[in-house]
Amino acid sequence: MDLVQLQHKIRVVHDFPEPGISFKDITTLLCDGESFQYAVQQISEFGRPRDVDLVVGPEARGFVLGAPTAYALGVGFVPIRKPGKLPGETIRKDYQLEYGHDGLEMHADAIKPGQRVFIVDDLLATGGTIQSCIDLVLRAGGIVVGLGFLIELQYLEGRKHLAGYETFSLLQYAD
Ligand SMILES: O=P(O)(O)OC[C@H]1O[C@H](OP(=O)(O)OP(=O)(O)O)[C@H](O)[C@@H]1O
Ligand SMILES: Nc1ncnc2[nH]cnc12
Repeated sequence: MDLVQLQHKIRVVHDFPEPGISFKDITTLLCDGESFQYAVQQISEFGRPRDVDLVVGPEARGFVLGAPTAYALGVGFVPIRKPGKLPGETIRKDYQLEYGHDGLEMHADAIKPGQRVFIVDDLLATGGTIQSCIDLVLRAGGIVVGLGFLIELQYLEGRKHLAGYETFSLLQYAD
């Protein structure tokens, strides 16, 4: 398995979910065991030397990559969820997407102050989602030691807003 083969597993769907959006569909990669395993291994290898205590991932696609990354690193996983899903006391952040906007919540007690957190998501677009995750982790007292993505949409320049954070993406799209 190499990165060219992996990139071919992504299905690009034009004008979904709105006209003008070039949607990168990861479901076609996820249903191939070798590709899924390779992607998780690569993201985990980025996290491994960073002395990670916890992996945090946003609903829903961040769960699909974040949870196996946590498992591979032998650490816990903390979900960041769309509003109204978590039963305990939560902290909340509102954010803007490439298409639409939303809010995200995390359990207030999920991270202990000083814990080293690796945030994992499937895709970096505008960076709104990951910035919200960073904000929640910092408010909970965590230290963000890395950001890991399967895909980076370079044309949306999300990385520009992530200066100061060690950021890894496995596959990049220039357009
Ligand atoms: O960098 P951004 O512009 O914030 O966009 C990236 C986010 O958008 C997608 O999630 P989405 O909110 O569509 O939710 P889903 O995972 O439930 O499909 C994707 O999984 C990222 O989390
Ligand atoms: N272009 C895109 N493709 C897939 N997921 C996305 N999330 C935000 N923008 C996206």
